[in-house]
Amino acid sequence: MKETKTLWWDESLGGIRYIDQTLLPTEYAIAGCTDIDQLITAIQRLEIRGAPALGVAGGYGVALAARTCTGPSFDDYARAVLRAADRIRESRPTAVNLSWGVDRVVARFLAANDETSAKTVTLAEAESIAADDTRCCHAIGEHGAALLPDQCTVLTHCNAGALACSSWGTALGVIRSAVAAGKQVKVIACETRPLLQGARLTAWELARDGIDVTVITDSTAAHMMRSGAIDAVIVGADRITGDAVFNKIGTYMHAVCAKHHVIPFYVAAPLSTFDATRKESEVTIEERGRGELAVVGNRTLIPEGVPVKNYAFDSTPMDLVSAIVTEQGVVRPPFDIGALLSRSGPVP
Ligand SMILES: CSC[C@H]1O[C@H](OP(=O)(O)O)[C@H](O)[C@@H]1O
Repeated sequence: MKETKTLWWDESLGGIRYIDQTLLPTEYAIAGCTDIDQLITAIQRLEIRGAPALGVAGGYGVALAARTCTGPSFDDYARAVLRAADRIRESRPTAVNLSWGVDRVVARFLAANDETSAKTVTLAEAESIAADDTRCCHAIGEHGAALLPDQCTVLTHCNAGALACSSWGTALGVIRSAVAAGKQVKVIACETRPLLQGARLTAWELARDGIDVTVITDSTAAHMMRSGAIDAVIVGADRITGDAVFNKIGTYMHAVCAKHHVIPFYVAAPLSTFDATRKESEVTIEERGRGELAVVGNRTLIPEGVPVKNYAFDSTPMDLVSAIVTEQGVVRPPFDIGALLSRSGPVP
C-alpha cells in the first residue's frame, strides 16, 4: 500500500509542504507555507486538517515562527515567537492535538538561549512529532486490526486516514493494517456533510489503496445498520476527555445507532488526542460559517436570510464507545484517563 505523506518540512522552501486537501479528489496539489499567516489560513481552510496532522502542523508552525520572527533583542524575538505560537494554537479550538503539538515545541524553544539553537531545537522537535505520529498510526493499526474479523464491513465517518495524520491514518490505519494482514474488509464511507471529508478524502485514499469502499449519505448509515449490513463502526477523534469523544459532527448519531443495533463502535486515536485537563462540558465545539452549508460550487442551497447551525464537531459520551484503539493498545471504557496518560508501556 502506498504510504501517503501529508505534510513535511522542506528546508529548500524554508517552510512546510503539504497536500492541499481542499482540492481532492479532483486535484492532487502540493502547497507550501513560509509564514505564520499562511499556515493559519491553511489550517482554518482545512487545507491541512485532521487532529494528528494538526499536531504535526502545530509543531512545524513553531519551528517556522522560530525562523521568521525577528526582534532587536533575543527577548523581543522570543516574545514574537511565543505570540505566533499562541495564534497557531488558537486557529482551531476543538482538536487538542494542535495545542499539544505547539506546546511540545514551545517547551523546547523556551530552553534555547539564542536564535541559532532555537531554530535547531524547534525543527528537531517538530520532526520528532511527525515521526512519532507515523509510528503511533502503525501501532494503532496493528492493535485495531485484531478487532476486525475477516470479511467484515466497516462504517467510517469523515476522514481519519493518512490525510488526517502525518501518514497511514488512525481509523483508516486500522483498516489498512487489517487488509495488510490478509483480512477482507469492505468500507462504507459516510460522505460527511458539509465538507465531505468522507466522500472526497476517505474514498480517494481507499480507492488508491485498492480497498473496497462505497460512499453513502450520512443519513443512509442508520438504514444500513438496521439492515445488518454493518459489522463495526470505526472513527477518529479530535479530543478524548475522560467522559466523551469529540469528533466530526455526525459521530454521535452513528454511536447512538450502533448502540441500538448492538454494533461495535470503535475510536482510533493516539494518546496525544487524550485530554485529562477538561471534561466534556468544558470543551469548545468549533462553529463554522454559513457558506459551507449554503453554497456548493455555484449553487445556493439555502434561501437568503435563512440562518444555519454549522457545528464542526459533536461529542459522544463514553458509554456509547466500545473501545478506543491507541498506540499502546485497546482501552475499553470506563477507564481512568489520568492513570492511562501517566502510565508508560502497553495498556493492560
Ligand atoms: C485522525 S482524526 C481526524 C479527525 O479530524 C477531522 O476533523 P476535521 O476534518 O475538521 O479536521 C474529523 O473529526 C476526523 O475524525
